[in-house]
Amino acid sequence: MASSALRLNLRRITCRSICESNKCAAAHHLSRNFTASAGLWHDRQSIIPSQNANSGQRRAYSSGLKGLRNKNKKVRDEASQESDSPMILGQNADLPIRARFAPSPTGYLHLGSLRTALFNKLAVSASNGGAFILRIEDTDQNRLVKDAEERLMKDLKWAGLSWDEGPDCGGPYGPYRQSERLPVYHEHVQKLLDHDHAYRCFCTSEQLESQKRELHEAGKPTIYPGTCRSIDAAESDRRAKAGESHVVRFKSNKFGRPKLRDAIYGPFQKKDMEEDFILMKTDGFPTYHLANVVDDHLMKITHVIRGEEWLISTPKHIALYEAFGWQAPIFAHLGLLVDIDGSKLSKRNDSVNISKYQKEGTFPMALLAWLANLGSSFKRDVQPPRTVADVANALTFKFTRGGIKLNLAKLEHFNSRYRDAMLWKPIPALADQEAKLIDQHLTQPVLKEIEKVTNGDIENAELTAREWRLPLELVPTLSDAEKKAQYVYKALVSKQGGFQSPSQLVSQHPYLFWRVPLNVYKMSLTKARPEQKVIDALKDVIPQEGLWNGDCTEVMQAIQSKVEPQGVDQLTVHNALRVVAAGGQDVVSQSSSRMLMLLGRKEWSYRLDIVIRLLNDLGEN
Ligand SMILES: Nc1ncnc2c1ncn2[C@@H]1O[C@H](COP(=O)(O)OP(=O)(O)OP(=O)(O)O)[C@@H](O)[C@H]1O
Repeated sequence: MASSALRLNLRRITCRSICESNKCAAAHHLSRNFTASAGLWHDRQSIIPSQNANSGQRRAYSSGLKGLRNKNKKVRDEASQESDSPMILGQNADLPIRARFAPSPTGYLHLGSLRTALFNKLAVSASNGGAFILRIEDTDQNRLVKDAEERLMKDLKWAGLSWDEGPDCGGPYGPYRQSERLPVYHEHVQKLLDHDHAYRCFCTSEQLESQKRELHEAGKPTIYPGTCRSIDAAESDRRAKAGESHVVRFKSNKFGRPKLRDAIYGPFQKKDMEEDFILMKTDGFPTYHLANVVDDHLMKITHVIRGEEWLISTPKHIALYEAFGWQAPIFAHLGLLVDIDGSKLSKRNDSVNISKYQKEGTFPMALLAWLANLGSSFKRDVQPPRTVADVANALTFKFTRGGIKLNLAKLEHFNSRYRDAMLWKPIPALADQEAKLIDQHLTQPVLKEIEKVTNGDIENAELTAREWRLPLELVPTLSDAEKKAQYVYKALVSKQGGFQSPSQLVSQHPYLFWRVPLNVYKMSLTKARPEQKVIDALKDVIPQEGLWNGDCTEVMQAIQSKVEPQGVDQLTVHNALRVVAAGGQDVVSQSSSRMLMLLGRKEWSYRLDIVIRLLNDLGEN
């Protein structure tokens, strides 16, 4: 039932576009029926008449609107009796969805806002065509942060969320920056004034304060009491023309207590009447409520997917849609990401800025998969997603309501799964973009770690204690940067994941990047001697160049075929090889054949010579 509801809504959208191009009368008829069956009644002909409309047209409009309101009320009452099961987004979406991410440039992108952007993108991705729109809501001029818009776009691109329409690339319904749309809002506010759905309020802040105080003292709700609601229209025009400072307020009482059916939260209605909220501020900028509704309608947004903090304001928006005679889009309010203490993640909290994850080398796709999974879930047995479309296919689109706490351990899980999936792929199959990601997020950070340790720039207690900083480093002896990068990439593949971060890889597996210091060998050999039969077998296979090809399975087979008949088991073979290559049996597990392949014949020969010499010394003492 849920998905059929969504299908109906989607059909409604298509019919709307047919109607708007006025292609056929039948389309109008269809539009009315589908709309009626899917949600609120909406009559396409009840568009607010222009200012030049004659009185007959105005009367027809007013009575049409009244009828529409009555019908809507009936449908809403019915809706509230339906079960509370939320509609499902993103499934059976056989028609285009137009969804928007609408941040305010009052700070940088954070995990919460990125997640909301992602769900908009996913809803579009899971639908057939459609568009993901970026709209900058910069109407709060006092809180603007200078480089926020630029950073928002950069961060969204870094995360892999590209948009089809936006302030930088334009689109059919631009401009996409609200500060550039002021004439549009003024025109729409004028329409509301003309139709007595709004009025100018000339109350000063001092008056508002004292009104509030009086209401409070009288034990009444402290909402705006509607002081200016009854100012005569001509008088209001005169005062505005004379330059008297004012705001424009909405006549909320004309629209009762609007109900809505949210795609995630189900039926919703506020207990109290809305106050006459502000549409236009004294500085001539619109409030969020007005700008949002006007833009969503004009930009043909089909699904408004945003944070749950806006659910409480949505009845205001429904009333505005009604006042304009417009069909409301589908609303889906997402549970908010919250901090450990339950407070909403917001721009003011630096620790959740996207730049933190960029710096830490988190893979964007892993971050997206993690965010999508917070408060929703993936279908069973899905592969680590490699694209936004993969995330959309993997997601159930069933959402938890309420605040969602960050689970950072899970991010590490997604990051390592994604990284491992990329490393398991053979090099030729790596798409360009992934190869770049590996280079940027793994190879280069590992090289940087190596450099820091080599230069003594970081105090790495473990490496220093084990004296891994000898002059015989393996990687720095490789001549050029490209060779170094290739070697590190091979080291990463040889580990096939199995590490949490570049610095952890370097500190826990130093033998991949440096030759083993003598004292490390000595300590290990004194504790436990490697099996001599394995050392002899290794000595035999080193000159056989032909075996050291490909994945070195032939080297392993040759060693095993020599020692197994002498009763040496596989574990003993591996332990002995680990001592030679890594300086100890206790190195964090590492496959011997991968170490053979990575270090190569010459390096094994070098390390084996040292071990044999030290073993001889030990034997003599
Ligand atoms: N913690 C959060 N979890 C989920 N969505 C969020 C969160 N914070 C913001 N959003 C959503 O992200 C979108 C853009 O929000 P916006 O740019 O206004 O950021 P903000 O963090 O809410 O700002 P503020 O600094 O005012 O708290 C909105 O749809 C908003 O609902």
